[in-house]
Amino acid sequence: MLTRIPERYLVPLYRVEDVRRREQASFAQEGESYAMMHRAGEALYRHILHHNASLKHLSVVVGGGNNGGDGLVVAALAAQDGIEVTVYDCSSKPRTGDAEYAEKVAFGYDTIQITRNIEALNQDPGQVVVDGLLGIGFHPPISEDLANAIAAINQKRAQGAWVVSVDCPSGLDVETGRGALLVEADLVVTFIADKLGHYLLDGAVACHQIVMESLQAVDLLNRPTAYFLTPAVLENYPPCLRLPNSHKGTYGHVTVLGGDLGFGGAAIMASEAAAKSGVGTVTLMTQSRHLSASLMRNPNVMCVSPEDIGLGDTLRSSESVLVIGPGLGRTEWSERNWQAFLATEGPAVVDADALYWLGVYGQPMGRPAVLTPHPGEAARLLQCSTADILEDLVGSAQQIATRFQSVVILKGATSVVVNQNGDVVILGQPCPALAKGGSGDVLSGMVGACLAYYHEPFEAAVIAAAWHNMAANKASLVIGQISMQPYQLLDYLE
Ligand SMILES: NC(=O)C1=CN([C@@H]2O[C@H](COP(=O)(O)OP(=O)(O)OC[C@H]3O[C@@H](n4cnc5c(N)ncnc54)[C@H](OP(=O)(O)O)[C@@H]3O)[C@@H](O)[C@H]2O)[C@@H](O)CC1
Ligand SMILES: [K+]
Repeated sequence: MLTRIPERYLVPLYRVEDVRRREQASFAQEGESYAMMHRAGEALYRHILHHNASLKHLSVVVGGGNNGGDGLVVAALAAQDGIEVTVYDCSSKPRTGDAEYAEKVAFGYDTIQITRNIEALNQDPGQVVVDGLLGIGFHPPISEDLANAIAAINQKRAQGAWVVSVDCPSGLDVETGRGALLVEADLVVTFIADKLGHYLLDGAVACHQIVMESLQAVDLLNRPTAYFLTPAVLENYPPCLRLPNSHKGTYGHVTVLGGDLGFGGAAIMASEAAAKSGVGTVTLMTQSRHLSASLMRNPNVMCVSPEDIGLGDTLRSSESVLVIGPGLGRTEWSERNWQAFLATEGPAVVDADALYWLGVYGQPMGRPAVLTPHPGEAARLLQCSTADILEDLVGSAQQIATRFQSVVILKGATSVVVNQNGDVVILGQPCPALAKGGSGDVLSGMVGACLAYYHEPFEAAVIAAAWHNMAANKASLVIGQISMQPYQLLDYLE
């Protein structure tokens, strides 16, 4: 899938149906199901003790399903160790199956306090809360009672409590990553396999740390739906590796085409991003009135206007990368430049308004290419709503990749990178400092640089997007989430 990045840096992610199949296969093999719930509870309890060595009091909030069953196993294990336990029972009907058995065991301890009054969590002396309300059986929308319980857990956390979620933060749709109201978890102990939704949208924000316990489940060797890229891999894969005995030709060439009137900054930032990502030479092709600004800011970037020179003449070799789109606009000038782009060959990065023109013209890329839509641009390409895209980020990115025969970076709090072969990598840690104009322009220049250096579009897209995110997180720690400007992340690329 990725030729350079070792598999150990890729966390396999699965859909709920795969997890359910493994669960059922394990039950069949073991001839019973409670043993697995017990192992889930034991694993959770181990992690709780690991993070809270001097645990005296445990608050366990449970729903009526097996997620609550896991929570009740933890309650019993803690009671066995002499820890004071309060169970907040939020079930709406009698438990059945394994959860019923777990309830029987837990409620057999007369040292465990049981209440149905979730409001009392606020006054609970415990500073460790187990969130066992809802797991993979949750289907939105949430009921009012459980919404209140989630709000109570979050309020307790806001007052300093440490929250561990059983399998997933309650309220999270583990398929989509969405959660209108969900628990914010310091730790998520997830079972059998890592799930997609932990790494997307609201899920990526709510899960501060995730550990997976396989519970000895039968491995059906299903192909993972996606992989999450561990950022540590980037130590070995910078945007480009500087070699002692090298010259500018070693690091390739990027031409950025964009910057219609009023949008000069976008194209300038993209060209600056390519240059600061280590590419050998960079050309900026933009409206003539933006040329002096670029020369003042980045004298290392060659700059020309399309009125003075043909786009093809800016390319230095068949491996020169064209980044088209930042500030390209939707005017006659923009369309002329889009057409000039179509007349060229060679690797390309298609961003911003170039994605608009791609949608208008509608043909597959026909060249090695990376498209970098945000969900709104993705919706336009697929002629659907942004809400449809958010319902299935992975599937949407795959549809775009197939339709336009290219690699796609679907940008978001975490980004989804896919290729035409169905490979999917999710990457990044949410960085609100990036929610500003210019972030995408910087990314497109970085992808251009990585494509010039690494040549393979999927690999280049993954490395560039991951560095963009990691550098932004580093920069925002120093500069601040509010005032950090996207181009400032370029000073944190090594
Ligand atoms: N079996 C085992 O041994 C193992 C199981 N495991 C564990 O089981 C979990 C899956 O358990 P599950 O399938 O019982 O579903 P679960 O997540 O508890 O949710 C069902 C409950 O939620 C409720 N509910 C749903 N939607 C709702 C809504 N919108 N608003 C309000 N309520 C709603 C639903 O209520 P109902 O619809 O029935 O009224 C029901 O009470 C999994 O995540 C893992 O933790 C693992 O440890 C492996 C071993
Ligand atoms: K949960």
